[in-house]
Amino acid sequence: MEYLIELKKVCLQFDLGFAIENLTFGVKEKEIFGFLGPSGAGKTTTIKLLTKQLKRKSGSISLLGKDIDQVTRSDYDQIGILSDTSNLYERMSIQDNLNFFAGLRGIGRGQVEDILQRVGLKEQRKQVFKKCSRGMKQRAILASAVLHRPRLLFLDEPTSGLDPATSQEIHRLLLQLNKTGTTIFLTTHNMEEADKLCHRVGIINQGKLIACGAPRDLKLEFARDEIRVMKRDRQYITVKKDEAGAKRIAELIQAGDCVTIHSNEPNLEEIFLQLTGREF
Ligand SMILES: Nc1ncnc2c1ncn2[C@@H]1O[C@H](COP(=O)(O)OP(=O)(O)OP(=O)(O)O)[C@@H](O)[C@H]1O
Repeated sequence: MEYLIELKKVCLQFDLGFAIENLTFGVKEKEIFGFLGPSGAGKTTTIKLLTKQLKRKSGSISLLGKDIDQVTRSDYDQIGILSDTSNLYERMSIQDNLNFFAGLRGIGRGQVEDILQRVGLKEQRKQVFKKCSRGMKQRAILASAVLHRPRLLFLDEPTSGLDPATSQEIHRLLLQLNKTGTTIFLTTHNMEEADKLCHRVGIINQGKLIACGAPRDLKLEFARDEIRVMKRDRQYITVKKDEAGAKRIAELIQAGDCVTIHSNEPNLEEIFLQLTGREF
């Protein structure tokens, strides 16, 4: 199967006017796919379409190689979802919460032990969820989402509001999960996160996909026709990638006045701004 998720010309319209228009893209098995866009672009709506919390008006969606309308409850056992609302019980400990969800899914206690170890909560497993720090809560929620070792994991803003160290910890866990075969679809505002984690990204704005590809390919596609040179006095000059630019660089090298040379590629945030003129 080439795609684990595939959308073709998917449309949806809310009463108040927002619309998803002709959304077409695919997510390959074992990749980390980042779905990026500003607030209100349609990221959560897309996750809801993919997890059957909303129904499209037209177009087709396939999930795990099946038309989404044919996907059954047992197919959903292959899927994990981490959203902005946690389903963990505030007054129960992390371990009791995980044991409870393991029981519902018929998963053995051994797997709970394993996941507590993997998310780094073994020592704190007896802590009541309500009293956990934000980072601990997020790790516990992630643990509950992957307890059943899903083949496909949906994450809506997995590091939103977390400090850099905890975000890095979550990134490490996601990379580890992906390494062991989990396909990950995540939404984020954070371009650096996407660049670091994702094999490919899709950028959505006002309900429309405006770019899709590997971060490196997008950067090359939107690369400026420029080279940046640092001179001995630590000042930068920018030259075009043309004959005149090459001549200028050669002169600087000959004069011993060229310290560094870099092609001037945009980062993902700059690409987004170039495409839409909007801030994240
Ligand atoms: N059930 C609904 N009924 C009507 N409008 C909705 C509904 N759900 C979402 N919207 C609107 O659809 C648009 C897209 O919302 P969505 O939550 O998908 O954005 P998002 O990209 O996830 O934003 P954020 O990054 O802020 O979470 C917004 O304008 C939102 O107000």
